[in-house]
Amino acid sequence: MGGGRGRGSGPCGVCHVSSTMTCGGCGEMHYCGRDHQKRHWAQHRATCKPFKMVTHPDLGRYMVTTRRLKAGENVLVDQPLAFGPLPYFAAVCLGCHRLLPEELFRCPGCWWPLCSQECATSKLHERECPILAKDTEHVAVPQNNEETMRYDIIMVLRVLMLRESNPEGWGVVMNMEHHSEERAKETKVDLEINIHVLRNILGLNCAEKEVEQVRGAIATNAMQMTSPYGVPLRALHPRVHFFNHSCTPNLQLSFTTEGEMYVRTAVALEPGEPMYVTYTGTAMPLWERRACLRENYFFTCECKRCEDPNELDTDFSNPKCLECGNVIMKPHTWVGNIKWVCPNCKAEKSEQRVKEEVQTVLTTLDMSDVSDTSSIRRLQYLLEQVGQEFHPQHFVWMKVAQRMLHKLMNDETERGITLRVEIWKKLSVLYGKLEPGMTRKRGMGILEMALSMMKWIRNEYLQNSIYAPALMIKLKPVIEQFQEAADILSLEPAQVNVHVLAERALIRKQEACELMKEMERGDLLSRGKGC
Ligand SMILES: C[S@@+](CC[C@H](N)C(=O)[O-])C[C@H]1O[C@@H](n2cnc3c(N)ncnc32)[C@H](O)[C@@H]1O
Repeated sequence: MGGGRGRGSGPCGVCHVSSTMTCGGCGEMHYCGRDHQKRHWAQHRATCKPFKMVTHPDLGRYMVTTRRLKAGENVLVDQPLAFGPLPYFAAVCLGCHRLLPEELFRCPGCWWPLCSQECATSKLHERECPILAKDTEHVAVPQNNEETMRYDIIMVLRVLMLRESNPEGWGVVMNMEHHSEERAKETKVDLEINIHVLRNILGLNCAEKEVEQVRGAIATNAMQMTSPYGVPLRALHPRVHFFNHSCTPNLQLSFTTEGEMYVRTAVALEPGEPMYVTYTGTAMPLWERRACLRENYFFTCECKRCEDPNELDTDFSNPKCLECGNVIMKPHTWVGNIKWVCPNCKAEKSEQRVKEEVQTVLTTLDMSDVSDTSSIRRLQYLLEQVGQEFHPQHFVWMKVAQRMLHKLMNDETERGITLRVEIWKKLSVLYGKLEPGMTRKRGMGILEMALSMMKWIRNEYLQNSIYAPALMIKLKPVIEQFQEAADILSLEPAQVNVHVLAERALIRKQEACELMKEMERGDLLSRGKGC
């Protein structure tokens, strides 16, 4: 709770006397003194958040901070109103959301595929089962375990059921941005199928407009989460949907497998700063982010990354000029398409052309999976080539580098370890630019970089190929990196898988410290220990 001197004065939350002291949690509520603050806490705690909603004619409603926030501060825990399968997906259990085998168990009540009888009576499926059971001829039920659009209906149904089970939550959904008007201009086949199934087959009492609005609200506001079995799901939350988008988010979201969403700051924020999440992820090139935001969310992003022709010093989506060799072309954007212009010779490249160039490399990448050793060599060649054809932090480079790391995962040869070190060093710098601050991506990048470096140092030490003091100079930053990774990853909620990586980072740090001591002692006898 705590208290502080806020900006200006306001009426005390208890006695309404004009006061300058504010609640340390939100920085908004005023108090005349500690006594009244303590007395008010039981009432205030439910609304005490370090941010508030503001509105803007172009941006709609969005959240800004109400006080200074440190990087890594928890600002919100949001419970889902509803969650369910993605609209187009392979057979997944409606009780526990696990992927189902070819031989499907059918719910005795509604005939939808489930994993077992246990899930037929699970909390999640139990309520929707009698409604789905009205489809007595199984018209809308998935027929086998292949991908199907039939899952589209489930999330819509679960949200419509809030009308009875959670009227307050239903009110929240009805108040969400849905872009129905814009969506109405596009193909309506899926919507029409939804309406037909819900009203005519399941006999649900809902207006066409209501279904349209619910679908629009899901498409505009649902976040992707993962089931306990690793299946991607979409979830609607009552408060987190008010955060607007930036391609360089300043918030980090973490989901539990039950859909509980934890929101924390990635970087320090000043009072009044807008708070952003990312709707697209940060690893898409400019043209893909633009298209995704335009087609699904109906806006053109003007964040600092999109507005910066260098994309925050990465040239992540920029091609090189064929005429001038090494000169990077810069985007000149207008509504619809992007064209790139060479700052030197003014040559131009269309969006279509840039996409084709990129696609050529990505196709080669897809084909490089033939046999392991040869594909590593081919990937290495491709990585070098891409490094010449594109900026070293271009997204194509990132894709090839990630594939290469995947291939090298179990490669313990000297060449494999050295390559991993080189790639992780570059990749973790890139991750730090795409998602700066205390972000999971950056934390994991730092951890991987430190792990590969540690392995390399230990190898060199065991082989006696490099003078120990030189290795000690290299080991010192690795120890710091393990600590930094642990500091970042320990911010993940305990229920989230990556949280355990924080402990692993600390164990590795301990091992690195021991190796350092061993080197200091010049203790040759203990060199056999593995890391
Ligand atoms: C999940 S909602 C966010 C809350 C929304 N602003 C509201 O008023 O309910 C997503 C919608 O917000 C708007 N939006 C989000 N981020 C934006 C941004 N960076 N610039 C412009 N509009 C944005 C778009 O209309 C988008 O479809």
